[in-house]
Amino acid sequence: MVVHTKQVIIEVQNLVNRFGSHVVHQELDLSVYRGEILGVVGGSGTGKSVLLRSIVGLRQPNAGTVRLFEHNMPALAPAKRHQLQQRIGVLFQKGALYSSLTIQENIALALIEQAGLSRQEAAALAMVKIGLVGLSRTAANKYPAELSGGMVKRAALARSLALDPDILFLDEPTAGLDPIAAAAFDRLLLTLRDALKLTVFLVTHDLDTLYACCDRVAVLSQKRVLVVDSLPKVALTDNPWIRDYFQGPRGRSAQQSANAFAQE
Ligand SMILES: Nc1ncnc2c1ncn2[C@@H]1O[C@H](COP(=O)(O)OP(=O)(O)OP(=O)(O)O)[C@@H](O)[C@H]1O
Repeated sequence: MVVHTKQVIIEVQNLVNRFGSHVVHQELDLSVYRGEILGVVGGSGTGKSVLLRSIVGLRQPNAGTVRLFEHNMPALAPAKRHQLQQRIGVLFQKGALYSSLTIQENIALALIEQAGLSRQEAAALAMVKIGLVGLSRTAANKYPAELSGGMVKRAALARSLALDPDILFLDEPTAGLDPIAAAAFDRLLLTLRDALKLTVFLVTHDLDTLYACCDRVAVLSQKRVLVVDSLPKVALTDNPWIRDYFQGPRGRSAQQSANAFAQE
């Protein structure tokens, strides 16, 4: 996708996160542009999830600014912060749907709790969201345990889209999916981004997803964003982790699949 105007929608500056003496982020900077899919990668424990949690307001950073829609979130009064948080959707690694509710009820609950809709309105709108992510009416009436992993991810995605967010945060959305379901999820993400004009902050280890979906990729290393650029440029960065990640066997195979996909 061509990003015509580079309007910054998320701006992280001088971010510091630590747990006791363990420093996770040290003066980390990152800008995300409206309309892009930004992939966030890095070795295990480099702080990708902590960064996501700091941006969405689930963690108060030790220092630094996190500007969302041009507002410094940590400094806002709770009511205003809550209002802006309504404009973001988050899909966590574990999906976190209520097991005792059907898919439709799960999504309707989000609409009742967060948007104050009546049960009837919420149920109807939930069906719209369920259709948006490609799930059937039959799936809507099932419980999470009755669905495949890929369908559960779609249901969780529908819930994160319940309030029509401007920005979608995804933490490892294709983890645990078989390659076919993962590729279908990638295609759905691209379709939704274009249809709903979403900005997507995507934490992933999945190289196929990076090649299929991301406009830019940010690599976390050494407590900061080491590089953020288009994937071909990032892959050429002279850094041992980046070299091993992108030019190792899995990286090469993902690149070949992406090339084949592009030629279809
Ligand atoms: N609540 C917490 N208390 C203490 N340490 C934490 C806490 N949350 C995260 N950490 C530590 O912060 C570091 C970064 O964690 P984070 O989950 O962000 O890593 P990650 O890059 O997402 O890793 P992975 O790819 O394995 O999911 C880790 O060393 C983790 O142990």
